[in-house]
Amino acid sequence: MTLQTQPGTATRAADPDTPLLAIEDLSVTFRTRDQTVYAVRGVDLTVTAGQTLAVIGESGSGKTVTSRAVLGLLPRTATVRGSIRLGDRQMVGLGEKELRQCLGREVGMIFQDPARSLNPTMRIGNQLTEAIRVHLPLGRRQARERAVELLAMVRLPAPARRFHEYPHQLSGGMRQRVMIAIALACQPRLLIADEATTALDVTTQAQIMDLLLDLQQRFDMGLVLISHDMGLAASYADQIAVMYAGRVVERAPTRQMISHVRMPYTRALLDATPRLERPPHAPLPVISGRPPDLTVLHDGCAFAPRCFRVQERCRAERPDLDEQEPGHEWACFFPCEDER
Ligand SMILES: Nc1ncnc2c1ncn2[C@@H]1O[C@H](COP(=O)(O)OP(=O)(O)OP(=O)(O)O)[C@@H](O)[C@H]1O
Repeated sequence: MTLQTQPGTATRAADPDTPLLAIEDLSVTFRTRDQTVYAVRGVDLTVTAGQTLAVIGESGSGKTVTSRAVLGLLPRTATVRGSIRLGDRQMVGLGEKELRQCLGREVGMIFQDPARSLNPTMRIGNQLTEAIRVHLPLGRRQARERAVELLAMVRLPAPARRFHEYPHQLSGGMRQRVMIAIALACQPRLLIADEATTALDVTTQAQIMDLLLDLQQRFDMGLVLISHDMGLAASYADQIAVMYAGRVVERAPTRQMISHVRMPYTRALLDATPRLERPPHAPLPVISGRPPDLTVLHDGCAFAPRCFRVQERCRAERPDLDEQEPGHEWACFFPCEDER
């Protein structure tokens, strides 16, 4: 099915040379009563039309804070510095009204837990119709027709009947399809999926990922996959950015990253990725050592206390993220060798 460009969406600039998302030197700190949390530090990320960028890292590495900064969804305790350009628009410092206009229209987002994002007391069709009417000048009937089209587009079985159902009547995978329909209601050029398939079983996860990639290609969207799962990134992303302690520590096109991992942290993440041949109940390897304390600014590399290649220099000096091979950036003084 082809969805026609809706009224109000046709005038958006689609200059192929302008990245859909350009984050430059982004820093986010949270001030709590007695301490400061340095959650994101000096992050640069770019996403172009049709590209899938995976942002990977352990819990607490700053992935979600980065994506929420893009959407202006951080709490008041956050201080955001740097630049976030969504197309031509600077998002840092945008007022609430302008932000609301952007969300959904320029950028859509789906989260891990669709049950919490959907209103349990409202039929899914009505939730979708409302999302459409916030941004598009459509009458109720037209919006309802478009809602059914969208439900069909995300391959929800029997969309006209499901339109009248409540979230609890749908499976987890179906609810995530509804969230994708809501996120895409106004055809945003960028979609951010934050652990969107983590709560789903493996088969449903693959179906939802296939759907996302199919929609991305059809609408030439930029897609940001936020995940702790290297396997997912390796299967679906064009480019991978690995975050640790609030910074990007390695970035490369997917194939290059997987075949020539340089950053020991990325190596450890890859080694901790479940493999198909692993017996079903075998314990997963975990990265040894404690995650970093984000309330302290260290001189050296934040991964040094857990790193299997650490040397004295790593504790004294922080390596910058530099392009050290064509297209491949890493922040490490003693990177992994190919033959490891
Ligand atoms: N409102 C807040 N106040 C204080 N600290 C916060 C707040 N929100 C996030 N943080 C901290 O910022 C850091 C980065 O969190 P973030 O949620 O971005 O990590 P993540 O990589 O997305 O992890 P996860 O996969 O668990 O979501 C964490 O140490 C977190 O505790």
